[in-house]
Amino acid sequence: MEWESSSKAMLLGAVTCGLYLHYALWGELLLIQDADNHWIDQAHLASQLRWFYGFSFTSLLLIVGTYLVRQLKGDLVLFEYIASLYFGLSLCYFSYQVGTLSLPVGAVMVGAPVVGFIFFNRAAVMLALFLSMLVQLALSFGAAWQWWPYAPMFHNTQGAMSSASPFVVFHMYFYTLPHMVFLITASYLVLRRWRDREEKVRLLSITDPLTGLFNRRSILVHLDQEQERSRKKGPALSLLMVDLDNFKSINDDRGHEAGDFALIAAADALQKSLRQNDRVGRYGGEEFLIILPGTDLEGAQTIAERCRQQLESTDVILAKGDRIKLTGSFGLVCNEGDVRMGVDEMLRRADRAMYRAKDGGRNQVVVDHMHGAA
Ligand SMILES: Nc1nc2c(ncn2[C@@H]2O[C@H](COP(=O)(O)OP(=O)(O)OP(=O)(O)O)[C@@H](O)[C@H]2O)c(=O)[nH]1
Repeated sequence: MEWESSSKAMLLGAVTCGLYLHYALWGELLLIQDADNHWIDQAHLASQLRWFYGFSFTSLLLIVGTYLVRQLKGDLVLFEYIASLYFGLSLCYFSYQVGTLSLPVGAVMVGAPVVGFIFFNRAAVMLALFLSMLVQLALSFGAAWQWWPYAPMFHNTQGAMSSASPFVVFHMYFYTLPHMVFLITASYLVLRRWRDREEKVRLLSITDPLTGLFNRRSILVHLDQEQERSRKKGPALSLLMVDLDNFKSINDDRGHEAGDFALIAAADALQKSLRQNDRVGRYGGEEFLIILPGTDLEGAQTIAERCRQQLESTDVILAKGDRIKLTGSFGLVCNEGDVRMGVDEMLRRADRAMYRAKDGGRNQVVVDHMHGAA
């Protein structure tokens, strides 16, 4: 996440504050509504409420302090250390109150480090986790050896835990709820962002940035795949190599920007003339490669002619109404019937046919002579 350390620390401070307010509200309600509750130690709960409010208040101080120090010293990774340690250690207090081996403690011990490692400085999370675990172990074993009570918030803890009383079950889920909401929401948002980003990176890696067509690498990958499919008497496969005519003069006369504009227009024109399963990519500067899967020579000639005409009829209109006329030379090769070439051979022949189109006066489609046509 690209947030500043201070912003992350303030977010964690707000989460800790919200948690302790949630617990304080729970305590207040219990004290008001259920004066004779035999599961909870009412006097103990009343005495602990000030701690719940105290932790909420300290969390607010942490937020304000982080904000003020940021104004003076700028962003510091130290903020993340302080916020993570505060979060981990302050929750140890609550875990002691409700039982270190309870459901909410388990949820925090597993969920918080996972989300923490995604959002926060890893060393800060590691340190907070390590120290909190030590405290948790000490609290658990201390209670086991009866140095201090286990879950002092509850009366008759043994009975409550062993019979899973509705009171305890309800309250364990009540404590766990805010953690689950936060941890699951945070994981969901982060994972969704990762997936979006991954998709963007994937698209960038296969797309030519200027024209938005497949780039050279990805159009060649498609060609490999289609050639593999068409091998061994599979469906026919046609390949078109297109080179824009006299492109250098566009750059020389109107400038490189106009040239770029013309390339985009040419890419659009070619794409417009193709079918859904056809693929067009930018092979080089002003050179394009068109893959026509499942297309025999006759069909490919029709499509090539359509592309040529579409290109010819494309007017690139520049600022001030200046116009550029586009044409292209097309080399066509087809794998069909007994003719089954490898990718390199197809590319070589398409390129040669394209040069013959140039030599023949440009703005035309030439079929590789293996097919007996010129
Ligand atoms: N504006 C712009 N020009 C490019 C780009 N890539 C290649 N070019 C230009 O395309 C031109 C290609 O010129 P040549 O290979 O000499 O061919 P041509 O002028 O098209 O002539 P023929 O191919 O023989 O019809 C060069 O001037 C390159 O600089 C690009 O991304 N943007």
